[in-house]
Amino acid sequence: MRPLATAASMAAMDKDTMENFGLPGRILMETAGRESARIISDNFPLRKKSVLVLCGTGNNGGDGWVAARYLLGWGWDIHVLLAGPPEKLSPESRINKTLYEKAGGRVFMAEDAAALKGPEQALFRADLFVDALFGIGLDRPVQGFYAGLMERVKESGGAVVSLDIPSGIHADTGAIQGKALKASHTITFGFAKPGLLLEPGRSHSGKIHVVDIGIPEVISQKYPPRVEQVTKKWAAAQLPKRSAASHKGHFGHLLLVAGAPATRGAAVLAATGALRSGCGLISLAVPETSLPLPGILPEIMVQGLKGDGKGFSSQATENLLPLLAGKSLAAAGPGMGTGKTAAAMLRILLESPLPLVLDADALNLLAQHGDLMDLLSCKKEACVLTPHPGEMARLCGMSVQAVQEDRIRAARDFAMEKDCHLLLKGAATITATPQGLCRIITEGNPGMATGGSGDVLCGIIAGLMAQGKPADTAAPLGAFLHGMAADHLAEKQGPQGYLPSEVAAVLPEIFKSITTGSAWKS
Ligand SMILES: NC(=O)C1=CN([C@@H]2O[C@H](COP(=O)(O)OP(=O)(O)OC[C@H]3O[C@@H](n4cnc5c(N)ncnc54)[C@H](O)[C@@H]3O)[C@@H](O)[C@H]2O)[C@H](O)CC1
Ligand SMILES: [K+]
Repeated sequence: MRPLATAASMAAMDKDTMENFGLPGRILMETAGRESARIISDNFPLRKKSVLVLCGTGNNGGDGWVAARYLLGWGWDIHVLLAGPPEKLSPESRINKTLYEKAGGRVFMAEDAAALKGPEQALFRADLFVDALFGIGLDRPVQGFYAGLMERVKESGGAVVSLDIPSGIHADTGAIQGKALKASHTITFGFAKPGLLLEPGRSHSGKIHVVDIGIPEVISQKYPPRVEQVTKKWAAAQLPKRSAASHKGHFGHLLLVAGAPATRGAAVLAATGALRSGCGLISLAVPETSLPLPGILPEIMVQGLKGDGKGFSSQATENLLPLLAGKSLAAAGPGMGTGKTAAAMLRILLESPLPLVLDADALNLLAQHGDLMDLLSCKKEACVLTPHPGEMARLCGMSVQAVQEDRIRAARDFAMEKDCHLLLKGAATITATPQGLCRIITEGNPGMATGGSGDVLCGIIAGLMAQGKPADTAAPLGAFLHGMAADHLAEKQGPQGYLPSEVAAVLPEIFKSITTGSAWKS
């Protein structure tokens, strides 16, 4: 896993490093600025082109002054625009502004829009802008003068390199605070921030470079990350292992309850996802009125329970009970329907001793029936819920917009409050444990936004749990494998139009590429 740091934990680590470890802030800033200059120099062969460094009044601006001084010394055509009142300069920024000027650097001051109408206009013809306006200190929406400044940068069409965070992007959520710059590179200090990986922050960050500014392990280990990014290396280490003596009994038996007649394809896709993840045995329980199931693989054992034109009928609950025996876990929801019987069947599963994966209609039933939600909270065995933002909004009684504004908080709060595991789909996928540990999965692409994709993911996660993977591993690992398979198809076939069933079908190749480290990007 790649540890991520929120703005608060980053500021605390900085402070702890300066005050207790004894590494002065000026040295941290000097390192941040010099490393930024080196990365800029390595990535922009513009030596003789013009560069405008935009410095805010805080320490993000301080990094900008240091970077400007090094680039100046290496022969770059540098100007710095101090955006904001000089009297507000932070101490370290003030010192580094002075050093930059002593080194012969050119400074322009601007505190309001009028200042940008004079000769400074020429500055905006720069080929490259270094964005040192705001970092983790952004604490309110960007507006007025700063918004106008950002507009000028956008209109210029010049490339942007952001220091620490693209200015205007919230470090923890990736939300745009009023207005934000869009960078082709972001050079971030100490640790990557969640906001660089979550949309829209992710598409504003460009290539992310994480710079070690000298915060020692003895300090950073005092701030265990509450958010991590799933890496290919971690996924490879988590894949279920198989010995030569393995047999299907070693890889679990999943009971999947799904597939009302009108949505029986969802059951087929979820079962296929589970099978392709390596699950040993799969019993698929659908209403008998959904049979025969189109495209069902022969490896899936299909049970027809009592049903009618709409879905499971009342006797289906009696049919379900004997199916629980001998199963490793149950998954429910894909195309299951949300009628009275479906609710009764979900109750049986919640009251059973089986771990659960709940998706789609099972989530809508939880949102509609408070007593089922209570059973979820009291259930001792692991439960993984896999909502998309709309289902999450219904589960939490929030608007979709509120969920999307802070996806990590929404996922973490629900998981901790309901004592369950939660996977919030979207770009990027978030998983949260009952202890509040969150993971971000950046694999995946917009081509996955099609009916059936979530059914396959539900099956993959259930299949991994059937093989003995604990829920806090199966959810992020399943999302990683699913996203990587979709990325492979987007690369091979095209950005959209590939099928969820094809995503399931390439999983064996993904397992191979992860374990043998083949060329595929992680
Ligand atoms: N702390 C350290 O030792 C290091 C920090 N590094 C860099 O410092 C920034 C964080 O600096 P900070 O001074 O806390 O805040 P910012 O520079 O990010 O913010 C600037 C300043 O702007 C004001 N402000 C916030 N939002 C707005 C707004 N919307 N409009 C106008 N003004 C706004 C706010 O009051 C802030 O004071 C960190 O990101 C790093 O880049 C070094 O990297 C290393 C050590
Ligand atoms: K910035």
